[in-house]
Amino acid sequence: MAQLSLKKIEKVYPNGFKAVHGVDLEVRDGEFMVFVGPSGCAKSTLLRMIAGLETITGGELRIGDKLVNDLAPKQRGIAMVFQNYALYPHMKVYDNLAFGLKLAGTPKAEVDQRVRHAAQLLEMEHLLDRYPKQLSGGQAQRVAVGRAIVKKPEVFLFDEPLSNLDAKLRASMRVRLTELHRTLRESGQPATVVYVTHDQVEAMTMGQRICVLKDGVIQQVDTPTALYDRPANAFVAGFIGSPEMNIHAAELQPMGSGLAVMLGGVALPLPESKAAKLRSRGGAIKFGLRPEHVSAVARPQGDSLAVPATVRFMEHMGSEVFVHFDIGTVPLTARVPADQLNGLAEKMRGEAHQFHLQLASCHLFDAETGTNLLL
Ligand SMILES: Nc1ncnc2c1ncn2[C@@H]1O[C@H](COP(=O)(O)OP(=O)(O)OP(=O)(O)O)[C@@H](O)[C@H]1O
Repeated sequence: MAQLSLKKIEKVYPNGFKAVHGVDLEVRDGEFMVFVGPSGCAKSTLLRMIAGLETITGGELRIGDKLVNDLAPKQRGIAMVFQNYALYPHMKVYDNLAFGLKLAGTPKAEVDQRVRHAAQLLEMEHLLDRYPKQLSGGQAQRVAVGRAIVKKPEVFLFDEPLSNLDAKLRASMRVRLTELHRTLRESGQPATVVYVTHDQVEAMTMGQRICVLKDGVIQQVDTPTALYDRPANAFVAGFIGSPEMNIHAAELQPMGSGLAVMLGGVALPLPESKAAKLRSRGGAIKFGLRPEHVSAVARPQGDSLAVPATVRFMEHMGSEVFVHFDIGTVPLTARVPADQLNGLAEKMRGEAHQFHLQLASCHLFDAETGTNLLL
């Protein structure tokens, strides 16, 4: 069993700075968990505490059933893959993979079997005779992953392993690592993975669950879809999704028997289902709407609200266009299929136009705490 259990984990650095504030988290046996958050949110500190590279100043860390707070890295049954690969330059790939096992006194035949198995899993049998300097960045990263696999660890820890690769290679390594996790499970060697990244695309595409961190505090732990559709607060809502959710200060006001959001001088009547959740609430809030819930044409379902808008500029992405426009004084972004703009694009720039908001998909957050008021 290789579940990870973090109970009230804290980190106070020797200079007195508290980087991690009582983190509670369970990573399930065989789960692919991603830690994501902006620079400085303490994702590396947490990972390094799990690895045993950083002392734990409060709380309890268990791997399986064992309390490991004070165990050395070697005794924790973990393997870590770093951003800079950390390969031995004077050793061929085969020996880079075999080195740790040999050091641990593993019989030669077993070393050979494990090295070849890892090389096969990562499709790098043809690289075994090369030196690290003869490898591309992606190949070197595969060797670094292979070095973790041969150890047969209970838990794999990845610290931004794809950051040094170009965008195209990163995309293919994302798929490769996700497939590897599945293959290991199917071959009876299920791997519990904790993967640190600041890249929300990596988090969303690779994680079975994602732990979003900010300032050393967990904001939400959930599946990618749940994070996207039901963000716990405005921070998660803004961090997950690209282009990011439109989030703006607004006012909630009574309108007829219901409620309206006042945004940039425009009244947006809330669908009854949403207003019902807010009861008698009024006053300052934050209003959120994902760019794909704004369109350039009315929806056939007739459930969108037309608002007057002034287009500022457009980003053409190929199959879709990000249109930046203002409602009153408030800037919004729409993510529109390119064919929806047919012929309109040039005409729209700088001109008054109408955009259509799907208010049934809007989010409302507490103005101060940022908590999602509709969950
Ligand atoms: N040795 C240290 N002493 C004091 N403070 C530290 C130390 N190492 C890190 N910190 C602080 O702890 C906080 C968390 O740092 P950490 O490196 O874990 O963040 P991160 O989310 O991994 O950021 P990045 O993505 O930039 O690597 C930051 O505010 C950082 O300045």
